[in-house]
Amino acid sequence: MRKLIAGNWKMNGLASSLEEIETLKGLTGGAACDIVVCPPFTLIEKAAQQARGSHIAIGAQDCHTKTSGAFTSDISAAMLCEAGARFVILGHSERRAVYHETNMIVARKATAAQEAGLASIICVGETRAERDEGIALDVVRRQLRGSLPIAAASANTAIAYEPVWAIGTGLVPTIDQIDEVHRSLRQILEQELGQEGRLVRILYGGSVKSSNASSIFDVPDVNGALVGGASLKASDFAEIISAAA
Ligand SMILES: O=C[C@H](O)COP(=O)(O)O
Repeated sequence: MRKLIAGNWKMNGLASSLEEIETLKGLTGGAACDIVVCPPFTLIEKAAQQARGSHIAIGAQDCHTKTSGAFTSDISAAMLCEAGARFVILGHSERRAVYHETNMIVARKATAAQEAGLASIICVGETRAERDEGIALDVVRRQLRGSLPIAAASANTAIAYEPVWAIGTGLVPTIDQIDEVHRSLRQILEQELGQEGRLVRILYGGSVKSSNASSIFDVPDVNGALVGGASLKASDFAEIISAAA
């Protein structure tokens, strides 16, 4: 399966950061994997113009469940699409925790994204306390089941397993732990989507760096990565991409 490597810039980046996309284009031409950069909303249109005609796609970090309406400050999937986005990250733990996004809201956002023509990267992941309690698999399985859009398919949906305790901490689960969770998520995808569930890409996210990327990508059901901090600098991100390719 062709790997998907997505960079989540989170709330980082001004217009000057677009140089990183230019550099990334040069460093990753011909890479045998799909590459997505998700800058903040304010940079999507410019980033999409810059990436036009290249192998890099642009994504967003969230969208609303509705197409339009009185939702001050929110942005719809159709708006993102018009601005040039092709992907959207949904249900990131930083949003689930702070904005109380439930699985149902994530599923509705993913359905809205799908209707607008965007592919979703749906995040799931347990907290440290949930892992210590021995319920990590139950948590991520429940999140996945509840967060899938109507008519989920490999063309419009990818999943990112991001243990909350591994995000931005430098801590990474063991290879066996990643393997166990990804196999379990694959099972759920097959139960929910049948044959199509085998083709949905499952990314790993949480402190991915060039030094650990290869061993993570060697896990059979790891089909890519969702990278935060290490995606901000083109040279660091390109090393991760080259480990995947
Ligand atoms: O969306 C990306 C993840 O939250 C991972 O962030 P990180 O690579 O900085 O740990």
